[in-house]
Formats: sequence, C-alpha cells, structure tokens
Amino acid sequence: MPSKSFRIVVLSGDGIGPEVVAEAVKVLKVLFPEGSDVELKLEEHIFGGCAIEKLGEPLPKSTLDACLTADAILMGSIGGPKWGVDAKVRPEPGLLALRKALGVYANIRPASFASDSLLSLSPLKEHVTKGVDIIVVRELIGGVYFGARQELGASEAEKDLAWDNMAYSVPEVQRITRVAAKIAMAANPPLPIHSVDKANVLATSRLWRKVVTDTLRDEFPAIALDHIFVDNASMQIVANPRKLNGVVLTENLFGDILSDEASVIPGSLGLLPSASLAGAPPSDVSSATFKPTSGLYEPIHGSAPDIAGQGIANPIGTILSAALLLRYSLGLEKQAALIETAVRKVLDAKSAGGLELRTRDLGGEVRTTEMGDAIAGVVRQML
Ligand SMILES: NC(=O)C1=CN([C@@H]2O[C@H](COP(=O)(O)OP(=O)(O)OC[C@H]3O[C@@H](n4cnc5c(N)ncnc54)[C@H](O)[C@@H]3O)[C@@H](O)[C@H]2O)C=CC1
Ligand SMILES: CC(C)CC(=O)C(=O)O
Ligand SMILES: [Mg+2]
Repeated sequence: MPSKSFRIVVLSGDGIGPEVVAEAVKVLKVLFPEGSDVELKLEEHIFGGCAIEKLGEPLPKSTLDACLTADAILMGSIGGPKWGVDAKVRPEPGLLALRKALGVYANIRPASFASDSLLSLSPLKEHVTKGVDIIVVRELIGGVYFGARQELGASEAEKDLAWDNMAYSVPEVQRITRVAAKIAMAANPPLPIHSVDKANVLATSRLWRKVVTDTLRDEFPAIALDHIFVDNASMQIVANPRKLNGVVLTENLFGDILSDEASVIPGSLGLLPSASLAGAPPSDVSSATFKPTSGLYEPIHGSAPDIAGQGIANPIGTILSAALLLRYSLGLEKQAALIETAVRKVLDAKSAGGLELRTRDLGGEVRTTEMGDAIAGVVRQML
C-alpha cells in the first residue's frame, strides 16, 4: 500500500500539448513506478480546441469538476488556427475560465532555468545572459484579461468601438505582492523585487505601485524594492537582464508578455515552466514553500501550431512544470529537485559523438521523445 496517494488531472490540450505532456508523464512514471510509496493517479481530461470539436465547448463541466477536486493539474497548451481569433467558440476563454474557477492568482515563472551550456545558444550575447536569475511573479486572474469587454459590432450605439476594461483592487495587489515577498524572503539575503507597471499612464498601475510599496514597507521591510515602467523593463530584459535579477512582480498582461520575452535569455520558449497557485502564502516568512489550495502547472508557451505533430517540440518546460507540481502541490521537494537536476545533467551532457542533446529550437536534431527518454533515463539512474 502506498503511504501517499495523489490525484493528478492531466490536460494535454492542443497542438504540441499532447507531445510535451507525454514526456512529462514519462518522467513522473519513472519517478513513481507502480508499487512505490507515493502513488500518482493520473487522469486525462479533454480541454481546449479538442473539447470544442468533441463537445462544443473548451472547458466541459466534467473537466472543470475533475480539476476542482484534483490534488494538482498538469497542462500542456491549448489553441490553434482552427479556432482562430474570429471563431465563435475559442479555447483561450476556457483557459481563463479554468484559472478563475481554481482561483490561481499567483503565476510563478522562473525565467532563467538554464545551464551555462546553453549560454551560446541564446540569441543574446553570452556576456549579457551570463548570471541572469529572474523569477517572474505574475498576477493571473485580474486585470484586462478579466475585465468587461465589448467586441466590435456588439453595440448598436457604439458601432465603431471595441473596448477592454482593466481593473485591479487593493486586495488583489496585496495578495500577489505577498507571494512575491515570500519567494524573495526564501533566499538569503532576500532577493530584490522589481515591480513593473505603467504608472506614468494607467490608474491601475498607480494603485499597483502604491499597494506594492505599502505592503512591502509594512510587512517585508528587509526586501529592496524598485519600480520600473514596463516599456523600460522590456528593453532591460534583453539589453541588461542582470539588472532585473531577483523577483519581477507584475500584473497579468505585462507578465504574459515579459515572461515570453525573458525566455530569450535561456534560449527558447520551450524551456520555461510555470506554476499557477491559489491560497494564502504561509505566514512564516522563513518558509520557502507556498502550499497552495489549488495548483495548475503548464509550460509558458502555447500550442505552437507551426511545429505541432512533427515530434520536434522541446518538452523541457513541461517536464520542469511537473517538477514545480511536485514541489508546490504535493510537497515532494526531493523528487522535484531530482527532475531539475536530471534536466540540467542532460543539457550539460555530451553524447558519444561529442554532440550535445538539443531539440530543434536549440539548434539540434533531438526529437521530443528522445529528450524525454534522456531525462527519464537520468532520473532512473539517480533513484
Ligand atoms: N497556456 C496556453 O495554452 C497558451 C496558449 N496559447 C495559444 O497557442 C496558440 C499559438 O500561439 P503562438 O503565438 O504561436 O505562441 P506559441 O507559444 O505557441 O509559439 C511561439 C513560437 O515558439 C515556438 N515554441 C513554443 N513552444 C515550443 C516548444 N515547446 N518547443 C519548441 N518551440 C516552441 C513555436 O514553434 C513558435 O514559433 C494560440 O492559439 C495561442 O492563443 C498561447 C500561449 C499560452
Ligand atoms: C493563452 C492566454 C489565455 C494566456 C497566455 O498566453 C499565457 O498565460 O501565457
Ligand atoms: Mg503567454
């Protein structure tokens, strides 16, 4: 009998989603084979464009119910040209609805999981990317993605007008600031927090700046805080990213954009994982972990229709997302770290022919399944 058993909902989704999720599942099955002390019960559920095809909606009730009662959710990606921006029913609102229903307001995106062996593969120069260590903490269920909106043609009175409403409340900004602070305080000395906004223009950003400043001053005085406008931050991320070392704390839209941009530093969007968490962070500031009441884990990339079905996607972002799932939702830090070490070892290894293991996005020829096999193999050796 296992001493611990967890229900993990798997949402492979669309495009490269099923290809990369299969590799993360492969790694999890090596870590927790049948009969081991920890049992992972993996349940696949339909989500995204494939659910629209089959059931007419991206987030069927059975999928939502499964997610709401799971110990954690591992997701691939959703979307694709078949359900493009003009389609009547699209996958992306299903993802937003899932995040909202789970209450996962804290999106943690370690933006520089890298090994020095990748430095030469970044489009940026090595002297720019060396020593970069950025964690993006993005507010995930507020702001303009969730405000009221009006589509073009939806209003008789406003025939030529479409609009999106961006709103933030004080409690929404306080809670994400506390998550960023807990992450910053887990390091010794505490990491600095760089809060990114557009307070020179937007009312929501002025609220953001005030709440971040007040919360850190009153509750976390040991943390060094600076504020940076988003246009400047987007330039610094590629020109001088070490300037943003530490925690980059920002709202939903800016965090979406800046985290994709930050993936240029390690060299590929396919490398970066994310954790989306609900619940209050621990009150003990010395605690490194945030025990969420709900956790959704997905790579930061989308369904990559341009390479879907070719077996060449990089599965590392999804495999590292599975590691974050073990760390945050299941409290299995040792196994999480083991996956991260295995990924690093594979990236640093030379094959028999002297060639490094690299998928196409990193300039190599290694296929998705081969990368998954290599990481699973190293995990097996390390057990
Ligand atoms: N969380 C999610 O499910 C997300 C879904 N999307 C959706 O994905 C669809 C495609 O969006 P795009 O703008 O093309 O963004 P994308 O992130 O899917 O792809 C951007 C570029 O990065 C490459 N790429 C992405 N992941 C990769 C991987 N693992 N390995 C190698 N290369 C990779 C793609 O080939 C493409 O050239 C859209 O429908 C979009 O709405 C976009 C972002 C997040
Ligand atoms: C597809 C969107 C709903 C979200 C997105 O791009 C992201 O969270 O990275
Ligand atoms: Mg995105």
